[in-house]
Amino acid sequence: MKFQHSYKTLGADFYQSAKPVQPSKPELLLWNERLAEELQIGELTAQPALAAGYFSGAEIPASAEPIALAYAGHQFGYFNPQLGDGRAHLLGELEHRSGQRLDIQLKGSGPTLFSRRGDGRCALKPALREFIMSEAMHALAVPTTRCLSVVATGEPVFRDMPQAGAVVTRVAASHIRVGTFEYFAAKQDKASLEKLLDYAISRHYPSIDINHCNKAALFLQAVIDKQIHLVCEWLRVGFIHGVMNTDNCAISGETIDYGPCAMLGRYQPNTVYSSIDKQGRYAFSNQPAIIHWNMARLAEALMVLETGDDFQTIIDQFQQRFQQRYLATYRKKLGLVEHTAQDAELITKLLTLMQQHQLDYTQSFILLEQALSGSAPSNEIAPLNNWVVEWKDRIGFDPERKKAASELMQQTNPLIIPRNHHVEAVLEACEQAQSGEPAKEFLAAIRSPYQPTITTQKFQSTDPDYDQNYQTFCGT
Ligand SMILES: Nc1ncnc2c1ncn2[C@@H]1O[C@H](COP(=O)(O)OP(=O)(O)OP(=O)(O)O)[C@@H](O)[C@H]1O
Ligand SMILES: [Mg+2]
Repeated sequence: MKFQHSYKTLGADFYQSAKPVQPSKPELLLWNERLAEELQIGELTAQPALAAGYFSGAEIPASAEPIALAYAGHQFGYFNPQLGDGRAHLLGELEHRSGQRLDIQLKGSGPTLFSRRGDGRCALKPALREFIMSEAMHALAVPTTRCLSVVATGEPVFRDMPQAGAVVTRVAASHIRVGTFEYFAAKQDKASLEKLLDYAISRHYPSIDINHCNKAALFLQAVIDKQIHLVCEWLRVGFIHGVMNTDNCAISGETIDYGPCAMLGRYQPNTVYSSIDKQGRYAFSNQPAIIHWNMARLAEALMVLETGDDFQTIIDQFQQRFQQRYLATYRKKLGLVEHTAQDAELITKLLTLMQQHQLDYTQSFILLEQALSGSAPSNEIAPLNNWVVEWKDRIGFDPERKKAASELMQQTNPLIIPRNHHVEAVLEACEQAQSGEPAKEFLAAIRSPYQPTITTQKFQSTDPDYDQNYQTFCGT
């Protein structure tokens, strides 16, 4: 295992050296064997005790140089100039077998100089949730950070009640956040901001020339396009991030921070599950508006470096670019291969009906595909019957066209998502058993979202209570 440390070359203003605390009894609960292979550390699969040591802070691998990264961020709209990794340690970067350099970070590994009032720890359930949800998102083909492992520390974490503690190891394209740019911009530290920009460009957007006089504006546009893609992917699968603060918005365009996330059940666009999101700022359907807002904060930070009208123009064009991607996403969900001027109306009509009749989001698209291929039990989507006639008409009656539409829908609409009640049941079972074993069947099912497996059906069921009393927490 050979760690590289490119982020450290940016200089001491970017991080604090920090030692993880050494847990007394590290025990490997979940290990991502496939990811370990990809990271070229597959040999650790046969050495769980060694892996538990390395990925809990009990033992620092020889080439690791743990650091906590500095960043700021807007939290629920309010700027905090000093956040940073308060409970995470970046061990360094490992090379994926594709050649990409990936960050390997322990989370829940003890306090750092950025901890403020926090204890630096993570409870077992949120650590397992991060593993399960990010694995599900990866299988769904949504850009995301991933998890290599969850290690129980054997030590309690004190929340409302004492809970089992754990360290989750996150693998990310990088940990540069919108809040990292805001951190240096707030200090008017132009030199660091430019270093960060050049680094982020070369790591994530290498097609941009770092000698270009408008590189910051080009970078902003590239980040916006990635974020638009990301949010449309969330909408495609019914993901609610829950805490889209600018410090939880990765420049790479990956989903990051699975604290209070949840999945949409019945189609209710203003769905919010996070216990602290009283105003619904991060509701399902508000995610596009919030990413726009977050991108405006990135633009402001970059304006410390470059002046000109470009930034405003780019921010103003967000809506138009978003709309194009949004339509493309729903066209795919509906198997519409070609564009027509009436698509937006057809999509809106469907979503309105789904909302009026409180239909399950994931299930509805599966049933629509079945209606197209002739196998749907018609009463389940009865409220959509009139709409279905219009939609089928739009697809056309030529069998080849219908087949192409069906295939596109099957590739776009998951058969299985990590539904909230199933995730909670799995987390509870793992906590009771102090083991990762109860998560394995569920993981196998969610790792195949587009192809049915023997376990798919078991986890397709909707919550009997329609998630009415469901709440999520920031997971600290
Ligand atoms: N238990 C804790 N101890 C110390 N700091 C914490 C703790 N929980 C959260 N923080 C810090 O509070 C800020 C916001 O927390 P948030 O819940 O968004 O992040 P996180 O889940 O810890 O980490 P990440 O965004 O890296 O996934 C971050 O600076 C984070 O490091
Ligand atoms: Mg966070």
